[in-house]
Amino acid sequence: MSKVLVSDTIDQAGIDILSQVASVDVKTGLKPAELIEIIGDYDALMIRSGTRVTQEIIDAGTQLKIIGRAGVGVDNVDVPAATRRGIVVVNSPEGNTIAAAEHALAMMLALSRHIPDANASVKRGAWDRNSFVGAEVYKKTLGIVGLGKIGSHVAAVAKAMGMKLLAYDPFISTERAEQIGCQLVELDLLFQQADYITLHIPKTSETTHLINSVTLGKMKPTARIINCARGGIIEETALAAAIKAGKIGGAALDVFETEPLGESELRSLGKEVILTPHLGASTTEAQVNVAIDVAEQIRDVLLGLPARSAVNIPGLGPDVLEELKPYMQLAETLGNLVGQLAGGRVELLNVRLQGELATNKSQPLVIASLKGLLYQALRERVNYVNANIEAKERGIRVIETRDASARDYAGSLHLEATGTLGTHSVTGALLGDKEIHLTDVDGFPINVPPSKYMVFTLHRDMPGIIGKLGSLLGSFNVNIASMQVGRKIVRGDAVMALSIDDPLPDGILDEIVKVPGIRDAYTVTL
Ligand SMILES: NC(=O)c1ccc[n+]([C@@H]2O[C@H](COP(=O)([O-])OP(=O)(O)OC[C@H]3O[C@@H](n4cnc5c(N)ncnc54)[C@H](O)[C@@H]3O)[C@@H](O)[C@H]2O)c1
Ligand SMILES: O=C(O)[C@H](O)COP(=O)(O)O
Repeated sequence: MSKVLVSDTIDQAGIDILSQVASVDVKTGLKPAELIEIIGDYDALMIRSGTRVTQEIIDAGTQLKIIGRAGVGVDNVDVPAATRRGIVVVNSPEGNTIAAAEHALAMMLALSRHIPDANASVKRGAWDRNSFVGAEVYKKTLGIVGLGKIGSHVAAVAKAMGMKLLAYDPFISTERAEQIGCQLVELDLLFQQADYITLHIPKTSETTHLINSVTLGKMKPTARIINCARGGIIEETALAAAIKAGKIGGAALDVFETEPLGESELRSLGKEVILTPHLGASTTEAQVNVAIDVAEQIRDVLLGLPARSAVNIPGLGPDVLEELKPYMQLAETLGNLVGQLAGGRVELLNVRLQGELATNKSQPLVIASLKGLLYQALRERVNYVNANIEAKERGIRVIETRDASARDYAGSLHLEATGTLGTHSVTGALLGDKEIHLTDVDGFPINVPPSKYMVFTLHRDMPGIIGKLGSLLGSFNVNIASMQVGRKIVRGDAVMALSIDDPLPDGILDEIVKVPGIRDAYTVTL
């Protein structure tokens, strides 16, 4: 039975799902060295933002197949290191969107009306109504940096509260921004005009310290900043200095450069600063959502199925996956087959997506083809995650072409592999009840479902050759399950595809090519 380690607090709903397929250990608060010591026993690791999954931990996780982040941000996971090791990293892109957006809005209102400090003063026994006069958000300008899932929900609610909305997001179109009621502007203009600035961007090399002494200097002296996105987007010492000097009005922060927040000047500031301990996703609803979302993906991957929200498998989103699922196995099978026919070291794989597969959405089929191609060399070590990297490291060039006009089948896939021993090609499609069929081998039309053990011959189409091959295999006790010949012209060249019940014993291929008329023979195991 598979083993899953849960190293941060997650909702029981997730544990219940994992328990259907694995034995689950919940061990929170582990030190890095403790995690390194035990991770080698586990097939999957489930985390939130509390566990830092470093390269060292990934290297120690020799059995790891998947790291599941019950939340959005995977900046606490060394994703490139996981990718190199073929470990799938999944997250829950939407499970806590509403929770995080509502936290940002709550922070904005709490900051405007001094709610935390007013609350604390009443609880201390005071009744001070003069120190906590606030500001309304109605008709004020909110600058939203990052108009993705959370930023968009913040915009919708803020608009309903009567705020004017400016947004900066270089990856969003003006039309999309306008649909959400935002005016898309340059960052400097947003900084200059906003009364409130809320950050909803990932932490990247470009966004690190986006809010610094220079950008803070561009803001209104009354501006208030809310960061419920990621620590490190704001340079905290510069922020504290700007608030102290009255250069900006205040800040509400849920995330910090170092978490848990240690010694910090921010702690000593008054009602103009609100700090929460990374609570953006901490609602009952969001925790159930993310736990279920990620646990289901871990369960699926442990059962050998693809994950719907893998961050390190390009193009494999849930909708795309659903559509392509039946073709993924076709692509893998064809990749595996053409790699074995080509033999030797493959240098070039040409993948032609045909018919209804000739769209950009089908890109994962190229990865699946590569996975199949590399299977003979890497076995279980190759997967959708590392197939591209492994191919690059082996100097395999991949050419991807599309031919929407190929209409023999609704969608078909043609692979051609060129290697040190020559070039071979195979085509396949899904027929009937989505059954995989080989429809062409080396340019010869056939129609056979692939089987585990197969023999292919290239021969002259002439009387008696099938009988001779049958007798030869019979004399070695090889049982033929099915046989089909593909030819372009009568008595020209032809291809024979035989399904056999067991692997072809060693040395028989040499005997097969001695049969007069047979030029080449190949055996494959799929
Ligand atoms: N505090 C919490 O507990 C909590 C909870 C959930 C999410 N988050 C964080 O909130 C952030 C936003 O999450 P989301 O789900 O909305 O992500 P998202 O991917 O839907 O949106 C992010 C947006 O940022 C934009 N963007 C990227 N780089 C940018 C740049 N340099 N300048 C401006 N815009 C840029 C993208 O185009 C995208 O539209 C993430 O950092 C996430 O980790 C925090
Ligand atoms: O990226 C996220 O999903 C949030 O930062 C939530 O983090 P958490 O799961 O540790 O609350």
